[in-house]
Amino acid sequence: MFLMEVKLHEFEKIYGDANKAAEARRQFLERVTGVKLENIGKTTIDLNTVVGKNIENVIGAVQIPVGVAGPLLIKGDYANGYFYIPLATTEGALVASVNRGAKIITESGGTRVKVLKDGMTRAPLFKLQSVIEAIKFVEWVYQHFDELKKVAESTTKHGKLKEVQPFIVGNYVWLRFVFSTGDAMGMNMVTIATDAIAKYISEKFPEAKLVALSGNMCVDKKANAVNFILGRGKTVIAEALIKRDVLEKFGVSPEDVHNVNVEKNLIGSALAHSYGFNAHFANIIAAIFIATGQDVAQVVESSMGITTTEPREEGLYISVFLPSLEVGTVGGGTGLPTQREALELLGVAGPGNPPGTNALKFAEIVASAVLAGELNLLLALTRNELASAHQRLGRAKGT
Ligand SMILES: CC(C)(COP(=O)([O-])OP(=O)([O-])OC[C@H]1O[C@@H](n2cnc3c(N)ncnc32)[C@H](O)[C@@H]1OP(=O)([O-])[O-])[C@@H](O)C(=O)NCCC(=O)NCCSC(=O)C[C@@](C)(O)CC(=O)[O-]
Ligand SMILES: NC(=O)C1=CN([C@@H]2O[C@H](COP(=O)(O)OP(=O)(O)OC[C@H]3O[C@@H](n4cnc5c(N)ncnc54)[C@H](OP(=O)(O)O)[C@@H]3O)[C@@H](O)[C@H]2O)C=CC1
Repeated sequence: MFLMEVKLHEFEKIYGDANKAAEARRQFLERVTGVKLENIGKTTIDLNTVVGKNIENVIGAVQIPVGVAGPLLIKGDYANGYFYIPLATTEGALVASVNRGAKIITESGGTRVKVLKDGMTRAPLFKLQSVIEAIKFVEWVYQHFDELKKVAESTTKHGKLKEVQPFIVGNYVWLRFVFSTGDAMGMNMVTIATDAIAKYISEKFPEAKLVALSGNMCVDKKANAVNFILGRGKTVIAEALIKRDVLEKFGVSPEDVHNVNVEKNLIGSALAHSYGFNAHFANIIAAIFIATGQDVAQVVESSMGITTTEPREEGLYISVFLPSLEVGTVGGGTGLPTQREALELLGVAGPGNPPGTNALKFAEIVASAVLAGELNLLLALTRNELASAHQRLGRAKGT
């Protein structure tokens, strides 16, 4: 144990500069642990821009290699054209995998993609005396929805309260508030807005006692069924029709790939009771999230989803359904220098015009990239090349 008179989190106050504070923290850690921190301190980030916004007790940054997959032809309502997808990962063969999927989709005419729903949620939990009171409370909430909306929207320019989804268990009530959040992923925005609602409720309906501003029905950062069914963030579907002759170049038919999808992704996932009937949505979601400054913990629910396939005379119909894709192009880590460049590469950095359109375009691109990765892994499994690819591209050499 090392005791200090000055607390590490007070260094910014002492040095008046976050870069100097980080250097002093590194020196302190080097002294007390004997570990040299010569790489963590090397970063393009001016730490003054992240303290008070993205991080506390900052000592530097870690770096993760970024590759690109593409061009990927996307035909969405917002994303239209050829895209190079930035993927930050340390899993060898992943970028190659998405790259081959992008090539096959592009050769087959591209992806079509639609955002079906858009809404970020926060669900505070209230306790009442009985189920009778709980029902009265929910009725009151419906009757006063316009007031609650006004209170919530007084805290934000871009956030709009769209809906409330109540759930009652015994004498407990969860109010799952759904907001549109423009180009922001929106978690901070809707938490602040929901806090204002909770304070208003405590004045106007004091019988409802707030247990927790997040009652775990939101659901943030946990695999769950409610987001799967009701949606959270963007609910997106991307689809493509892969030409039979394009697949045949790889020695497989649409029927072969379809069978693997049904037997692995559907039956295998059913047996495992997975919250995803897919092969590796999380691979692509995590790599894009890291590259573009998304909240990486939200990979949990953002990568839930289903892959469907159907062999047709012309080829293989394939789609991915992502019910809870939580993405933004402003806020969070999206303004960091390298992350912003990655968003610029996709033409979605910062606010859209009109607001919200950049985040929708980004969601379409992410879903299309997931489709590319999913198609390719199914193809690779059909050809039994998973192990050999990872042997060649993803194995530590001589360590
Ligand atoms: C690796 C490949 C694509 C090789 O596949 P290949 O057919 O031997 O490669 P190729 O040299 O014939 O090239 C074909 C195309 O692949 C791409 N490609 C090929 N090599 C590269 C490279 N170095 N860098 C970038 N792109 C590459 C590229 O698009 C190229 O076309 P070209 O541009 O040359 O006209 C293939 O074997 C493959 O996809 N294997 C599967 C790998 C994979 O999908 N890994 C993902 C991670 S798996 C995982 O983490 C999840 C899992 C599996 O556990 C989940 C589960 O349980 O299902
Ligand atoms: N607080 C919490 O409980 C949680 C927070 N987080 C963290 O929250 C952060 C993400 O929250 P988020 O609210 O997205 O981001 P930020 O809190 O970083 O800020 C987004 C803000 O940007 C402003 N803004 C400017 N232009 C636009 C535009 N075109 N569209 C939308 N907003 C715009 C909005 O201001 P205005 O509101 O005035 O319109 C909005 O509140 C991440 O860092 C994440 O890790 C994650 C989980 C939980």
